[in-house]
Amino acid sequence: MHDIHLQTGARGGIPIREGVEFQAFQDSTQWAWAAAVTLAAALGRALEAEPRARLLLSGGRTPGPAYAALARAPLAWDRVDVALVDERWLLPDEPDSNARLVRESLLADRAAAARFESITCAGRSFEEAVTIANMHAAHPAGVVVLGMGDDGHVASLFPNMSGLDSALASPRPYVAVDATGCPGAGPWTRRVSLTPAGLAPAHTRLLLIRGAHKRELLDRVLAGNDPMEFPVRIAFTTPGAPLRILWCP
Ligand SMILES: O=C(O)[C@H](O)[C@@H](O)[C@H](O)[C@H](O)COP(=O)(O)O
Repeated sequence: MHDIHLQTGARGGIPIREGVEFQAFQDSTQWAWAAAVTLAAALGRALEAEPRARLLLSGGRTPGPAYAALARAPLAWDRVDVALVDERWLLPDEPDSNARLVRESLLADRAAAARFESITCAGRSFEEAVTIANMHAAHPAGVVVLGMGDDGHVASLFPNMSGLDSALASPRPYVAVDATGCPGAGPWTRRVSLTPAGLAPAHTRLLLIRGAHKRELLDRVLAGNDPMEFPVRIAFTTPGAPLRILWCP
């Protein structure tokens, strides 16, 4: 594997709707490296402008290889704060927690020097976890990595979730959600999620998706604007930075 050179731009995306650029890769290796180069370049620019850069990461099965590639980037990682787009109500070392995914895939190699803010921690109540996520978000994230569930969810905002409308309209960057009855949430119904208000300040928005099903779903998602139908639409309906989507089979 090669080091990431920040000067190497992973350009070549095509505009797919206003404010949205799409790029397809042949395989997951190319896809992961393109994601890593994009993120490293965005963090590098942020670190030139500010003393600290803030990176928000999604969990799930998709982004691990991209985080592992990013971990090798020659950045001033000791000036990077890494936090989560969302978290399931699990302790950070539990296998299905997003904290564990980030720790195992990103916080190794050079990126081990980054500061990681877990949403959950032993002894912290659910309410405290939401409050702490919002306190950390007082320093808004510049770089945000989003995923898309097979049902069009993003972060922990699920279609048909009770309270989705108020989460979408919340002025707070993070909210508590109860995804009971949402199949896409699996067994983890109690969660903390980023909101559109938390996404809005980012200067870099990246959506990482894989597989034929998500490619087809993406066409349906991009054909409309209502995040109540597909919450992932907040990635491009929330005013602010353009969205870059990287896909591979
Ligand atoms: O905790 C979570 O569930 C994630 O942060 C979530 O929002 C994820 O991005 C999507 O569910 C996509 O997940 P997959 O990559 O597993 O399809």
